[in-house]
Amino acid sequence: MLRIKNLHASIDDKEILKGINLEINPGEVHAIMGPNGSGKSTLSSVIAGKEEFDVTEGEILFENKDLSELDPEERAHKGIFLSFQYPTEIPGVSVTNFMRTSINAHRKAQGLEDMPGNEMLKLIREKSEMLAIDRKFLSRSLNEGFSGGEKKRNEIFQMAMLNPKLSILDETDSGLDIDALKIVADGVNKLRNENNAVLVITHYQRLLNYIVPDVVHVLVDGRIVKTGGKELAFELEEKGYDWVTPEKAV
Ligand SMILES: Nc1ncnc2c1ncn2[C@@H]1O[C@H](COP(=O)(O)OP(=O)(O)OP(=O)(O)O)[C@@H](O)[C@H]1O
Repeated sequence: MLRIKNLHASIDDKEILKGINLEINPGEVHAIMGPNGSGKSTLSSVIAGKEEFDVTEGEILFENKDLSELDPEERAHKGIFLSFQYPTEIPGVSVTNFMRTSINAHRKAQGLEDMPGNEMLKLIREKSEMLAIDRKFLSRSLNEGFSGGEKKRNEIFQMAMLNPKLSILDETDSGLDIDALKIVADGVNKLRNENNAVLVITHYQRLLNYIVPDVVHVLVDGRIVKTGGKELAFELEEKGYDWVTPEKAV
């Protein structure tokens, strides 16, 4: 589904990603862990197509198509979902209305008419029940005064409604308590299936107690220095990152 080959990316002429290779297949959950500043969020931004980063070498293929010419919106329409570490507040726009607009924008990009109101309501009801989201929450203004846990609930609700092929969840530095981590994890576990894939970016091994990844990658200084199974996350929790850092592991 996603194939990244020798990806190099820079911001203001500073190279952040220094040759990333990564392959994610349908049905898989991958986790990326790594110390502060290693490039985790940069990688998710570059996959999503954020324009502040320059891809200087390599390529990103999604379903065998090169993404380089596509802007973030076009990538979203192709089925790439990126959660936001710091989501924007939109006063006056409810969670439901925001979802309605997003879904219809995706449909329009595919040449489809707006989703009929009754179908939309049915979808909202189905997904909110699945994720135990109450009606009051759906009528609140998007992200306005949301707690960390509510932001996560909203993020997972968006993922459920949009049904992306690839979800990139950036949980770096989000200061989540255990309940918020569980919201993310329960949602991901309910939504994962053999046709979609998830890339979770995190510092915390404990998130991976709830979302069990198939593959764990360690990113250090813009490179994937180690890849393994879920046990690698436990090893990192126990030993830190020095032992996988080439110049420190002596
Ligand atoms: N907009 C930007 N302008 C300048 N430098 C940036 C920008 N975004 C990221 N960087 C730099 O890129 C490097 C990697 O940052 P990135 O946020 O990708 O790391 P991270 O692994 O996600 O870190 P953390 O775990 O602390 O969130 C850092 O040195 C950071 O300062």
